[in-house]
Amino acid sequence: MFDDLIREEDVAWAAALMGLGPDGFAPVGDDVSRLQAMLRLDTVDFEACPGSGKTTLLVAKLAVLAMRWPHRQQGICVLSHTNAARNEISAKLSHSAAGIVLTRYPHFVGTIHAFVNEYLALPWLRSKGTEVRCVDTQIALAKRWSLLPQNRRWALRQANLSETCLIYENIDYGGGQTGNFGPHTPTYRAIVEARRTSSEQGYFCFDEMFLWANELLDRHPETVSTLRWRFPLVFVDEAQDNSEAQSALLHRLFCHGDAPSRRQRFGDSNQAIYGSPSQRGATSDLFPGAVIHPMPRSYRFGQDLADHVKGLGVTPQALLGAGPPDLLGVDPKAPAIFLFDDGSVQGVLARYGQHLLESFDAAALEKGVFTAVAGVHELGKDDRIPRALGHYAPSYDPVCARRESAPSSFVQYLARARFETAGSGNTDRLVNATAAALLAASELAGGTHGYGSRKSPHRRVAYMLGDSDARADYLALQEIVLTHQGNLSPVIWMAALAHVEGVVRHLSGAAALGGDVITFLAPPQPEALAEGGLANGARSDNLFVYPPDAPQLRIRLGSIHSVKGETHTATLVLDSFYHNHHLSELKPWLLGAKSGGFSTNRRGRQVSEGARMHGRLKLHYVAMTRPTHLLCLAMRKDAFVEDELNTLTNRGWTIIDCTIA
Ligand SMILES: Nc1ncnc2c1ncn2[C@@H]1O[C@H](COP(=O)(O)OP(=O)(O)OP(=O)(O)O)[C@@H](O)[C@H]1O
Repeated sequence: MFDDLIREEDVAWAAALMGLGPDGFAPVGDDVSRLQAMLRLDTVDFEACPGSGKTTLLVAKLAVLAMRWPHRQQGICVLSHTNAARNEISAKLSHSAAGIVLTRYPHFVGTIHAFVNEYLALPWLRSKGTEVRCVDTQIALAKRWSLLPQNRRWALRQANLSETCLIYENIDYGGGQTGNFGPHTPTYRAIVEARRTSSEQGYFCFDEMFLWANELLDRHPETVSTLRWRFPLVFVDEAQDNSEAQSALLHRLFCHGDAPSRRQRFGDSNQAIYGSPSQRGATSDLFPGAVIHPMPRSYRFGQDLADHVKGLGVTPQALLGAGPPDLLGVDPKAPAIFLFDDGSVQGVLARYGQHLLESFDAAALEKGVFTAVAGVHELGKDDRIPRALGHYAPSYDPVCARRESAPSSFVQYLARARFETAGSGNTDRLVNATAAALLAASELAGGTHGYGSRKSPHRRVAYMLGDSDARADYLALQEIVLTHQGNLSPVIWMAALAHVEGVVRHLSGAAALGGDVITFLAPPQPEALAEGGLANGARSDNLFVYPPDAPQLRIRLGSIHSVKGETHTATLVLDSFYHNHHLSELKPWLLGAKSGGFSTNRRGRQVSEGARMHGRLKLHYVAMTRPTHLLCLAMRKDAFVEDELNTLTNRGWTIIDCTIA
């Protein structure tokens, strides 16, 4: 059924569609790896270096397949790990008419979580009589915590257990991190009771949906063949990040036993980074598997940048720099290190802004993507400078940047939409953020909207309001949001609030709005013009504008996790602290004294740098391989002695000392 679905004559069309020109996938000399990667449709893993074009390849294949797909009830299943990756694929596909087809029935493009929910867990729970209201770990745990008797909460706090002890690992609500509270103890029984009650009320944590999906497969094994028939071709993006639960379930669904679906996975094991230090990768059906298709060239950056970063790959990769793309008409720049001390840490971003102004012309500054990222973006204690991004930009808001979890207030919904559109004037994000915030407020007020609808939040709200009076409130609210581009001052917010409350009362059916809703609808904080606020260019939407009085560029601030898979013009990687200062620990790699995640000891044996160092290497390998033109680092000046700075200069780094005004 796959013969002739991607033909040689389609390849030039797809390359042009991706903005690569007709030869984008043509052979390079005698290297035909790109062309073959486009044509093959067997089960294979594309494991390749940063910028090798894995996402581009996936989208190009999908565009051709969408055009030629002959089946009406069987579809292509495209799975990604994060919503950010799903959005990137959908946005790229939306450039072609054929691509839009793929985002509809019979195809599926979405996260693994969304797939498991839609096709397995939700229907199964519904068939058992449970209406799922909300799948969100944060919200489910808050519900469960509030269900615990006061004395049990106290006991858990005394035992240093947090709300996460309320996540279960078995369908009898057992398992999980309950510390010393064994099944015979009243506290354990209270934990299980809270888990059960909230689940029966329809509140679930993200990973619990895998348990219910597996229960469906245990009880109805025929589901597997039905889904394989429905999705004969499966693509998995960011495959290196799959957890064991995801990997095992996908293998069981599509690969194990007879008549498997065709599956192509895309990823880079050197870039496997997880949301939290406790998260681990897959232990079965490992990525990459036995059949790997090589793609040795990076089209993101040139050889000079490749040589500076390749040592950080835990498993050394051939990194051939075939970039950068010639979109900006400027040459790549020498990498730079910004040095600072306690007194100058808040001046680093401005110096970076200045360096960008000196390095790029006006057209490149206008078109380019400029970012500053840190491994740790949530400020804990205010010591060990630089602990996190907040030490460089005091008004940085980690919640705004965390794309995977729900914002905790109406104002944060708007701030995140502003951040994601980064001044592009994309009104669609703002409209949907407003609608999503209204739905969240209504949930808190006791409304039930069901879960899993594919409609956009705006369409859902518009449908639910119908011709009611609250519809006028909704339209007035959207007008206020759009007029102010989502940036509402406390005064404007007070004007908008009556409309918000009108809509929320209608959606939820609640006559009065309780404490949770009031907290969610808290007014925005006035922008501090004092030190650390607008005065130094950083704003609550995590954009650093420079120069602050007459902005010529916007620098997007975020965690390294939040920029995975992205391509930037320039990236500044800021040092941060987890057990130690990340970049300071990586100094031997920057100085060229070490390379890769393993070294050879005196007896000739391979010795691992250890799990923590591997995590650090992967995280910063992801960060340092984002830019096309300019890589910058920011580190404490006292991390170096004079000789080391000389070595860096000799290796091609420009040193910029922020301690000198
Ligand atoms: N065949 C190609 N020819 C020229 N440029 C390409 C090609 N494929 C991708 N590119 C360009 O290279 C850059 C990186 O592409 P892409 O994001 O698809 O790489 P990736 O392998 O998914 O990267 P990462 O692993 O870092 O997420 C983009 O700017 C893209 O336009």
